[in-house]
Amino acid sequence: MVKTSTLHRYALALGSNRPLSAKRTPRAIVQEAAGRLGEIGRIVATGPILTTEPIGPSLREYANSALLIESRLTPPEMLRALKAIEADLGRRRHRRWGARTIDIDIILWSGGRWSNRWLHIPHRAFRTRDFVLSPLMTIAPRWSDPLSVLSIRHLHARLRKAAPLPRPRG
Ligand SMILES: Nc1ncnc2c1ncn2[C@@H]1O[C@H](COP(=O)(O)OP(=O)(O)OP(=O)(O)O)[C@@H](O)[C@H]1O
Ligand SMILES: Nc1nc2c(c(=O)[nH]1)N=C(CO)CN2
Repeated sequence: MVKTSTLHRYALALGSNRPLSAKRTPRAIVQEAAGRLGEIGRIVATGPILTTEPIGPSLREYANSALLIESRLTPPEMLRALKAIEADLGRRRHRRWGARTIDIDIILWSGGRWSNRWLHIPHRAFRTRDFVLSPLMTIAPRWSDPLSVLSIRHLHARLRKAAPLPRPRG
């Protein structure tokens, strides 16, 4: 059981590659999403918004960022709140990994692990995603992944070593 009264800390990853209008670019949408997240908790740190090459079938560049948030929401409550923000910002269900208005994932949680049918913390794929590790690296380099027991700094360096990637642009 996770008590609702507990103050939780989450590392969240944000990504967008579908503009909503000329003004609401992926970068602006990531900023908008961060503003909305400020309504469900206290933003403790905000990573840079980086322009990244798409991984997967989409051809459009992404704006990616990460932030740390403190909130009394439990992990399932947080997931629900994130889905509501995604829906508000116009995310529609498209094909998997297709262009998306906004995707907000829970990467790490101060409570360590969480696993059920709908939610896995740590996020199952984050260790191999430079677009998650790069912005997270600037705000939480020492946060340790409870499964591999490696820090974000270590995971980031390991990934860069294994597969030198085009560096995300700030
Ligand atoms: N840590 C997590 N953060 C967010 N969603 C998660 C997490 N673990 C499991 N999920 C589940 O994954 C489902 C699909 O999420 P989403 O549509 O963002 O996937 P995707 O972006 O296509 O792929 P990926 O999760 O690999 O980024 C969500 O509805 C949610 O139930
Ligand atoms: N660069 C980049 N590529 C992606 C991203 C993303 O956020 N950034 N998200 C995906 C599905 O979640 C698939 N591919």
